[in-house]
Parts: sequence; structure tokens; C-alpha cells
Amino acid sequence: MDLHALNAEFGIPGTLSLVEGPGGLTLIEIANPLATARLATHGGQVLAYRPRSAREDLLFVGERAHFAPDREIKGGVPLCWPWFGRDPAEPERVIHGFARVLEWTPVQCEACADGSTRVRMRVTDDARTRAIWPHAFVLEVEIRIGATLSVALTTRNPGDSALRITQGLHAYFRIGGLARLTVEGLDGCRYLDYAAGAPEPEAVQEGDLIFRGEVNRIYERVPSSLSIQDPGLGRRIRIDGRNSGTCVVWNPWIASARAMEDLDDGDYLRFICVETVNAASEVIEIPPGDAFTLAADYRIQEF
Ligand SMILES: O=P(O)(O)OC[C@H]1O[C@H](O)[C@H](O)[C@@H](O)[C@@H]1O
Repeated sequence: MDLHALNAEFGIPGTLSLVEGPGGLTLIEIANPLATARLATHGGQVLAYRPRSAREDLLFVGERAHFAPDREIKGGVPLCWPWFGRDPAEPERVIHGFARVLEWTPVQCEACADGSTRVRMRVTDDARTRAIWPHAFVLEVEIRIGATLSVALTTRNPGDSALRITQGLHAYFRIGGLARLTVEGLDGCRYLDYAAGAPEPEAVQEGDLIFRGEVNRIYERVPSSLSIQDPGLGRRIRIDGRNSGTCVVWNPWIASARAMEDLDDGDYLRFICVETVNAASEVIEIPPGDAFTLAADYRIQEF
């Protein structure tokens, strides 16, 4: 669909428009009384979100992020689906599934009575996805741009056998440095530590999480509410997850950031990922005709 037709169907004058972005990708630009945001139909991904009162964007997108039809965009809130990390069924496959390189179709853009804006995008199975993952599916993301950013990813199973998925809202949060930054809410949670490559035996988090080297962990049985305390940007980010018992915290530190061609060497000081996921042993089984929603609300509290 061309941009003119998309705007005629989904545009909201003065609030929402579809524009051509880098690499020819389609972006959805939103400016309402509560916040501004940018979404990509590529990957169904939020790229930017800033409440009107906030000094800085919630999210990080690197200068070297790829904007191309066949590449994932590193930053914002990539949607990892239908597997998170390594595919448990076929570990040699690309990590984090294929949803983040699909072109999502807008199905609804709505100005809500409270001043927020709601966008729904969808992908369904086709010959290309069935060649990788032989299942019928309807996958929908609902993104709400208000005083809070809400992202809800719903998997529907229209097929006649159960779907088994792992998945994640792989949020890249913009930060003001790591020296004084903490993640709160994980005290006492067991975690798998992937920083050394293969997961180390389970360990237990003691106190708030601090960053003094690469962190790549899957925490289990996490509380629904976590927060990032970021004195560098003078703010706290509150993350309220739904239907997620696992959480990934990732910062590549120096060597892994250098090894990634879509990160700048210094980017490790500019973001951390705190990801609302169903991962590791938290495999979601969706019976035929059923649906499952993984969701998170993100809120900035400045101090
Ligand atoms: O580079 P990506 O495919 O976006 O993945 C980035 C990172 O995502 C997760 O947080 C994983 O735990 C990491 O192992 C991975 O390196």
C-alpha cells in the first residue's frame, strides 16, 4: 500500500501520519497532547516515545542501527517471536525469531478520549513464514501512546494443533551512563547467566542489579513491576509487565558492543535492555482457537 493510501485510511490529522523513513521503511509519527512517538511497520516496533513532560526519550536507537527490509532494527522495542534467544527446537536458527523482520500491516489507528493514541498492527502466516515455522498464526501488536507507553503482543492460534512459543518485548532503554544506574525489583530472583556464553548454573540476585561488566541474564519468577533508577538522566523508568514470569537484562559492555556491527563502541553506555519475556523454561502453549497476550506498560518518573 502506498503512503497516500495509508494516510487516507489511517492518518489522524494533526496527530498521526505515515511517512517514509530511512531505507524506505514506513514510519508512523504520532504527536498527541500527552506524548510524541515514532513506530515502524517493519517489525511492528516502537522506535521512540517521549511524554510531553519528559526531558529525554524513553528509548534508544543506535546511530548504526540498520534500516533495511531484511534486517532487524536495533533499538526501541523489537518484538522477539515465535522464539526468544535460541529456538529451543532448532538452536542453530537466527536468535529472537522472525517477527522483527516482517512487514506489519496497520489495522487501526485511533485517537482515544483521554488524549492517547492507539495503533494496532498485524502479521499472519504466509508461504515465507511457514517455510521457517510451519504453523498458522495471527500476531497482533497494540501500542498505546499516552502518559504511559503500553505494548501488548497477542498471538492467536487459528490452527488445529497447539502452538508453543517463547517471546519478548526487547526494550532498549536510553540511559545516562552505567556508573550509578540500578535495576530494582529482582532481589532474591534466580537467574541464568549467559554473559560467559553458555548459561552458568543458576545464581540468586542479591540486592539491586548494578553494571560492572557484561550482563546477559534471564531472571525467573520475577515480580510484575520492575524499575530502572537512572541518576544520569535524573529519572526512574517503571516497567509493569503482564503474563510474563521471566525477565532478560542485557548490557553488552565493551567487547560485545565492539563485536556488533550495528552498535557504536560507546553505545554500551547509552542503553540497557530490561525485557518483559516468556523465555527459558517459560514456554507458552496456546491451544487451537485460543490466544495469549504478553504486555508491558512503561512510565518515566523524573526527579
Ligand atoms: O542483537 P540482537 O539479536 O538484537 O540481540 C541482542 C541481545 O538480546 C538479548 O538480550 C540476549 O539475551 C542477548 O544474548 C543478545 O545479544
